[in-house]
Amino acid sequence: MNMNDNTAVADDNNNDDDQAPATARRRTMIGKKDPDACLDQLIRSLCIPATRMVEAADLPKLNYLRCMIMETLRLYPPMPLLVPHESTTDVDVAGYHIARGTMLLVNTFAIHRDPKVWDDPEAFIPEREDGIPFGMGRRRCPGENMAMQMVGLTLATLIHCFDWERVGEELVDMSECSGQTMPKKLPLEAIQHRASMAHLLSKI
Ligand code: HEM
Repeated sequence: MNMNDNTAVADDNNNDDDQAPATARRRTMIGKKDPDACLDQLIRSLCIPATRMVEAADLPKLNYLRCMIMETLRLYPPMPLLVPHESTTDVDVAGYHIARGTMLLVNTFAIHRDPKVWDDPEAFIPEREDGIPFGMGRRRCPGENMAMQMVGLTLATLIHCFDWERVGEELVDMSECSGQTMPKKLPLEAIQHRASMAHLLSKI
């Protein structure tokens, strides 16, 4: 699969994006649908002052950040088949007979891109409903809250402290390679330090 859509971010609050090619490159697209609007909204939503780092207490207020993470997890679920489950009894589901003791894999990757479930499923639209990247029911991931805190804090901090820029003109390659957690085939590059945050970063 090659989505050929793009990830991430950043802005320096200048409004000269339409002019310099270098600035245009900074505005790396998110997804195929209205990427600039997604970016602008994310950056605007992170109204943390440059005098301090992002803190865990900020996260409940950063709703759009959460939407961005959940939409990323919909398109790229780290556990695309969840973990194997086993039926404890004979059961009929959607016309299929499942015998007791059958190993069951839930293909969330396919569910998350099913056009019968999602409008324009390949498009990155943070405003849409969440997928099921943490599973469902009794065996749902117990680390979900911790994971959302860690990912949220890390992503918000990266956006807050650094300017992001693509290395070249090519779009970010979102192909995955084999592995249980669907790792990216090519690493994502690269960071340019935002000078205004240097005094805070040097204290860490
Ligand atoms: C973005 C991060 C994470 C994702 C996407 C994720 C996703 C999942 C998924 C899909 C499952 C299987 C659910 C099912 O089969 O129904 C699972 C299980 C589990 N996860 Fe996570 N997880 C994440 C982070 C974490 C963290 C941070 C912890 C612990 C601190 C954790 C602990 C567990 C455990 C213990 C299970 C097994 C639960 C069981 O079998 O009853 N996960 N996770």
